[in-house]
Amino acid sequence: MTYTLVLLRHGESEWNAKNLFTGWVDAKLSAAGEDEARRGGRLLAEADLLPDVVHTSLLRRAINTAELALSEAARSWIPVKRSWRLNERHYGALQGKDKAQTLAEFGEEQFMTWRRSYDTPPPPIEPGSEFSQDGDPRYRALAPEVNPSAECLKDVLERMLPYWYDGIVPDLRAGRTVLVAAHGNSLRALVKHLDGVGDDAIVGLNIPTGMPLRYELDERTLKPVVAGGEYLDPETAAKAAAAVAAQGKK
Ligand SMILES: O=C(O)[C@@H](CO)OP(=O)(O)O
Repeated sequence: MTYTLVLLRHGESEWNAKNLFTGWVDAKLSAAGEDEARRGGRLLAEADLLPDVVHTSLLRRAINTAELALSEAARSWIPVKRSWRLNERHYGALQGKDKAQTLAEFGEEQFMTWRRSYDTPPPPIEPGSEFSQDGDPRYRALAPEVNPSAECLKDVLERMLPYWYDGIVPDLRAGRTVLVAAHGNSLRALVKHLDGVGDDAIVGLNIPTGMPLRYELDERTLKPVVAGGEYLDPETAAKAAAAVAAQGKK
């Protein structure tokens, strides 16, 4: 027997469209992103891959993607659980900055270190600055030592895993088909964990917006039966992942 897990990165956000570093900023879906979310839901319905429960971050691009996709698959009624632990990576002082300008200003090596290195975080965000989460009521309950000011992927993995073990795995163990609607980097962290991707190899892995990625997990080991999972629309997903990799370079 296997457990079924579906990962869905939110559709394109208004800040993705503007090529801005986003992180914990609560950018809305763009009109194209809403369409991507609906298309994701149609793919789920066509594959008869109907979630029994959905987990999202606290950011509206993931929340709204889940709502649009589930509505399209006639599953709006399923239980929903949310956690800050599924949030996008906190991009520190880069939040709100243009990716192309940042690349031009700091050069490719520094830019890629900040975007994709496993263990080097970007510079921390200034407390109380325009794009900081200070004062945001959704994070009021967080202890200061877990409320980030910048994160590398390693930090994301460490804060995401407790939710994987305590929030998501129990739903899988109960035999539920689980949808996780989250973000490029929080899902990269989860994929790294599931597939055992090495610290160097994860640099080259990009997750496209709005494309459902299905994993069947072995019931004993909770490891994927097919490494890397399976995109429901693999051709479009591969093109879209290449476009994410190239961001900033246009
Ligand atoms: O800006 C961000 O928060 C992320 C996801 O959109 O970007 P990147 O792919 O550059 O990590």
